[in-house]
Amino acid sequence: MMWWREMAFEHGAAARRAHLKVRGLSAGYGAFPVLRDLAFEARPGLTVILGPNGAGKTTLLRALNGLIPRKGEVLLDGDDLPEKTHEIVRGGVVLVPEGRQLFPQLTVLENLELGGWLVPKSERSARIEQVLADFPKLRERSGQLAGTMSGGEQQMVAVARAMVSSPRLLMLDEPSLGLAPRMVDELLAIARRIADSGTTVLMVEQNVKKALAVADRGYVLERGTLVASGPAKLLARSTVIRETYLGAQSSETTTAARAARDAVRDPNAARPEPVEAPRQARPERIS
Ligand SMILES: Nc1ncnc2c1ncn2[C@@H]1O[C@H](COP(=O)(O)OP(=O)(O)OP(=O)(O)O)[C@@H](O)[C@H]1O
Repeated sequence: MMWWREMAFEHGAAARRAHLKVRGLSAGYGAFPVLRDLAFEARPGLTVILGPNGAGKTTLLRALNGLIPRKGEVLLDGDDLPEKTHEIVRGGVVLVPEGRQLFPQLTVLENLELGGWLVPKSERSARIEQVLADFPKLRERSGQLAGTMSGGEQQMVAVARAMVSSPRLLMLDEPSLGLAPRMVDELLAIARRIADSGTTVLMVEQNVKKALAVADRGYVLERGTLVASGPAKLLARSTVIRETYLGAQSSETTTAARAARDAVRDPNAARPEPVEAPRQARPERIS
């Protein structure tokens, strides 16, 4: 049995099953707009945002985390998500950024302690103890300097650090980036276990096939716009995913034509403004 299969994550999980609803979200950098009028949800479980380089996936998570200004409605369990990062974190929304951003000269344990900065002191050591129980490999390595760990181990520390605050919504920005295939599988399995244990997970990934294999739902973001969405299993079989991201062939010529024909919808979704394929043709296929 692999160590991550033993993770429990059983700590008041039911209370954290959060539901994020986003409508009309726009964000960018100064005068440079990146995201335009996005509508999507992250329901309890694991939602993945897919898309090519530069589509705006990281920008989306940064906007939700208050790192850049945003316009539009962002509701977490029906309440407006605050705009300032520390208030967002206090509200139970935590981002594990691309590149992990650990403190390499601090030990694993010290890095985990930093994840508890908003946890009341009285609860902090219990939270860290729980996380070490959930990530037994990190308990073995708790005294090791984070900077001396492998990329995959560092990514685990980053995820574990986020879990110290017991988030309701965990946002992961490309957790598999730069990892060997076996580590990719482990990290994605960890994301799945966290979602199964009650923390809603919103994950950005470029590893389309593997991400859809562990996710419940997925969205495809291209050039700042959502072009398809649906249950992960259906999305994995959709033309837009198979041809644009998994290399299958088609006689259709544009991504827009495929997306319009093949946008995947969840018939059970309660979306007042469903995500749809774009109505206007876009100039070229994204390779
Ligand atoms: N700090 C910034 N200032 C200005 N423009 C930025 C900044 N960060 C990103 N961008 C631009 O925003 C667009 C979206 O970038 P973003 O990093 O969100 O894409 P992504 O989908 O996450 O891509 P990747 O998979 O390569 O990380 C790109 O055109 C990028 O050049």
